[in-house]
Amino acid sequence: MSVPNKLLTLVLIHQNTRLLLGMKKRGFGVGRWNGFGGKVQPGETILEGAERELLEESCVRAPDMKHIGRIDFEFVGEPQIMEVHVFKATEFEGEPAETEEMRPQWFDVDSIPFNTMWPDDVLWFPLMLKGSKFKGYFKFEGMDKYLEYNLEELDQS
Ligand SMILES: Cc1cc(-c2ccco2)c2oc(N)nc2c1
Repeated sequence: MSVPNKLLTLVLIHQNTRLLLGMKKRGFGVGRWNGFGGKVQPGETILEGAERELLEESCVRAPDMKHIGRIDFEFVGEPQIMEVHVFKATEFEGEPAETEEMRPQWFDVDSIPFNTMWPDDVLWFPLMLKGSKFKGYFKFEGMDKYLEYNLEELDQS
C-alpha cells in the first residue's frame, strides 16, 4: 500500500551575490543551514505554504517568489517520499529576524557553508543560483548520506 507524498516547501532569497539562509534551531534538519520552509498544510496551495513558512521562519515576505524546482527525497525504510517544492525570490519586504525555528544570515554565493548543510545542496544549489529550473531525486540512508540521486536541468523554453 503506497502512501501519498509529503508536500514541503523550501524558499531561497538570492540577491545579486548574497543568499539568505537560516540555521535550523529545532526539529527536522536541526543544526544545518537551509532555505526557509516546511510542510504544506491542508487547504493551502504549495505557494501559500511557501509564503507562510518564509514569514513564520524569517519574518520577511517575498511576493515575487517563483517555483524553480522540485526534489523528491526518499529515506531507506520509510514509505513516504518528501516532495520538496523549491522557490526563489530576489526581492523581499521586512527585515530577516531570528525566530524559534531559524536564525537567518546572509552568505556570499561564493562562501555557501555546504559542510553544515544537507549533502544534496552542493549538487543543486549551482542550478538554483544560475536561474535554472530543475527536477531531482535523492535516496537518503540516514540524515548524512544519499545512496542514489538524479538531477535534471529543465528547459526554460
Ligand atoms: C531530506 C531533505 C529534506 C529537505 C527539506 C526539508 C524541508 C524542506 O526541505 C532538504 O532541504 C535541503 N536543502 N536538502 C534537503 C534534504
